[in-house]
Amino acid sequence: MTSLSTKAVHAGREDLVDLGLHAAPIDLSTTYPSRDCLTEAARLDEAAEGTDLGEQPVYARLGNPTVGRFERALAELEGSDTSVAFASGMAALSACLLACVASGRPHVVAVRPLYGTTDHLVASGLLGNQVSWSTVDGVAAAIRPDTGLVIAESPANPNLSEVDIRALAAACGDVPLLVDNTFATPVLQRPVEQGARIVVHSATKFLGGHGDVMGGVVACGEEFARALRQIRFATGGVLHPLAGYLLLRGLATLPVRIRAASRTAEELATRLAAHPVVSRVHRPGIGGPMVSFEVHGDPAAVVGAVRLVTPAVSLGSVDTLIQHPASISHHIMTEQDRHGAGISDQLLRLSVGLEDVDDLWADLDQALHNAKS
Ligand code: MET
Repeated sequence: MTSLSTKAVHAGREDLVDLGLHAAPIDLSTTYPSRDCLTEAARLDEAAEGTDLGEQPVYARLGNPTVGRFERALAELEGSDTSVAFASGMAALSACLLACVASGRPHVVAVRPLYGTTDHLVASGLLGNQVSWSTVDGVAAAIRPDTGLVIAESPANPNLSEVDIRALAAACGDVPLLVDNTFATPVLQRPVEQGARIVVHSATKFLGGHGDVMGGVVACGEEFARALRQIRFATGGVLHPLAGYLLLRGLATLPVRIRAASRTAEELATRLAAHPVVSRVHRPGIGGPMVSFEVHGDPAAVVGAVRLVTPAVSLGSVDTLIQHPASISHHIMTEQDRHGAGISDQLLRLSVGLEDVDDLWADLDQALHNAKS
């Protein structure tokens, strides 16, 4: 399989024909019976060291075969050795941060902007990390002997700014670069190909694609994956098998959804740029379904006035969503940090779905007229 579209449909499903199945089986077992305690003890020792136990994981906190299909498929799409799935994007990021602390390198260098709760988790030191905030140019100088990670998000939540991942990876030297690839998805960008060693997703967004499943995943090399599995085993932030099933199903249509929504987003961005109420439009150079824009007047009035577009935080669904980052996705940050990260109070974030472009525009246009003050 060489093409991404083909991988998206077939990865994680290679054995289904031999099993006589068309859809992936959902294994809801919480425990895996065995009459051989001594073998179980040996397998628990392996799990405690971070080994993936595959089909019979002793207990569901150690692994799940349905989730394993999603993990294999996502790794194939991102071009990584493997991936490790979690209950949410924040659980996935937490495991990465805890892995740094556990390895004795609790310091991270982070490039703003990042998703608001990521920023908060890193800045608060809740998990025992210290942080140095840096520009891309300052990363090499900010790295210390106890630096365990460099963290960036590109395109970034919420203003869609991008970093040169290849240049950033070079500046990191031996320190692993973690890129949050939630907004780009492997359809538009595969950070591992550009030197990133760790790729994090909130799978809740485009990977699931329908607003009905929460999950997170880390695509990485086997060594870091072992550290993540140890942490997942001990802390329990596992992805539910039904979520694993839905995420695998979501991957099959990911390229089609991303390409269709990207075309609509491009057209909406053009129309927004010409609208008298809009002062600035943000679009990633790599394209994609996200458009952010700043308005004259009251951004909250625009959110309150949409009738077709869904007024909700989150992104990546089949329907178009709008939210006000200063009020919701980045509300947890201090105003000073938000402004310092380039996140204007006038900014609105639009996640474009699969509706007709003219229907979406008619709704946005009437809502924008409500923002005039
Ligand atoms: C609870 S706030 C945000 C959820 C999600 N990560 C977003 O950016 O929309």
